[in-house]
Amino acid sequence: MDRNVTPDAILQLGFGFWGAKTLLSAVELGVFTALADGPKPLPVLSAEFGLHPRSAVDFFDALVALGMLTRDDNGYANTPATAAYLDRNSPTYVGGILEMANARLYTHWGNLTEALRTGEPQNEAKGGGDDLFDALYSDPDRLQQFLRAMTGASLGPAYALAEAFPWKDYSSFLDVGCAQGAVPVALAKAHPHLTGAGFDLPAVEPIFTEYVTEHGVADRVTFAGGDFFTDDLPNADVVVMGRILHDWPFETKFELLGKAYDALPEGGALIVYETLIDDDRRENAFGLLMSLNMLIETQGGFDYTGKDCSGWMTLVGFTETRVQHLAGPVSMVVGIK
Ligand SMILES: C[S@@+](CC[C@H](N)C(=O)[O-])C[C@H]1O[C@@H](n2cnc3c(N)ncnc32)[C@H](O)[C@@H]1O
Repeated sequence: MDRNVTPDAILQLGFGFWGAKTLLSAVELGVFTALADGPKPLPVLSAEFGLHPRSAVDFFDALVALGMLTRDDNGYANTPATAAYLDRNSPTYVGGILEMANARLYTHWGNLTEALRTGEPQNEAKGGGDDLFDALYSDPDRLQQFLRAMTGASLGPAYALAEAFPWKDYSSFLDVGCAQGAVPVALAKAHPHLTGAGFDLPAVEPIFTEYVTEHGVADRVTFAGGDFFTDDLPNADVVVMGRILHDWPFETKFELLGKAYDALPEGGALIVYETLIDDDRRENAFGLLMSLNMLIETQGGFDYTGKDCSGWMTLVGFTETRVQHLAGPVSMVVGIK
């Protein structure tokens, strides 16, 4: 046997859930928020979170070994990344998506094999025939958690999008399925000449308005409540659809692209951002796993490649399309009408 061929990578991947759950529990407990003002020793942290003496030292040391905390004579401390992104009071907090992963997805993914066999969602909608949003939005706490989760996942792409597109050539935008408003806020903050709106189901309005107001851009960013299946989209120079199309089957994706096209003037742009799968479908593992997440979460949703999306845009009538990386595993497809 070739000694250079080891099972290490296999075992590391197979036990990846140990590390993932350790991080998710740390976010749930608020470990990184508790360390925002500086290091704390083990007894202080253990008491603060009510941890059993059997668990505490292994838990915090595991977080050190996983690169999520540091440890020295003063105790445990955040790394620069966990300080910026996992302290709940940081404006760049991305933990909302991990809170949702912990509270919902971690359990739902336990039924992946069933989803692979049946093609049926394994979340709150399991067996009920509801779509994801009916299931989520029937409970106000879940709604709040989901919308905050979207902000966690969208902040990086939102700020990248504010830089990666020639916004100076346009004056208005519409973010379709805007959730809490991460993209509208990032665009309005970076480009004072822009006005825009977030379009989403009416139940989202109070959470959107609070977020936009908190960020000081409520004078230029409004909320348009509606249902993108029954209502036309308001007109704008640029329409953004971030992680919308992957929620739906092919026919619905196509219908939504058509609605975006209709909302634009000649020369207007549609920006679709998503964890786009690479065209060869062998590299962007996160994009492919996101598509499996759509299997768990939706009735018929799936992720797709930049080439797929460009092709659909062309069929709908867009004359020019391009694919561009935004942040992490997220890229955008731009179509010009
Ligand atoms: C996966 S989230 C994406 C949120 C955000 N664009 C992002 O990238 O983080 C999908 C969004 O679509 C909205 N949505 C779902 N069904 C809708 C409908 N029928 N009409 C309008 N918005 C809808 C949801 O409320 C949610 O905010």
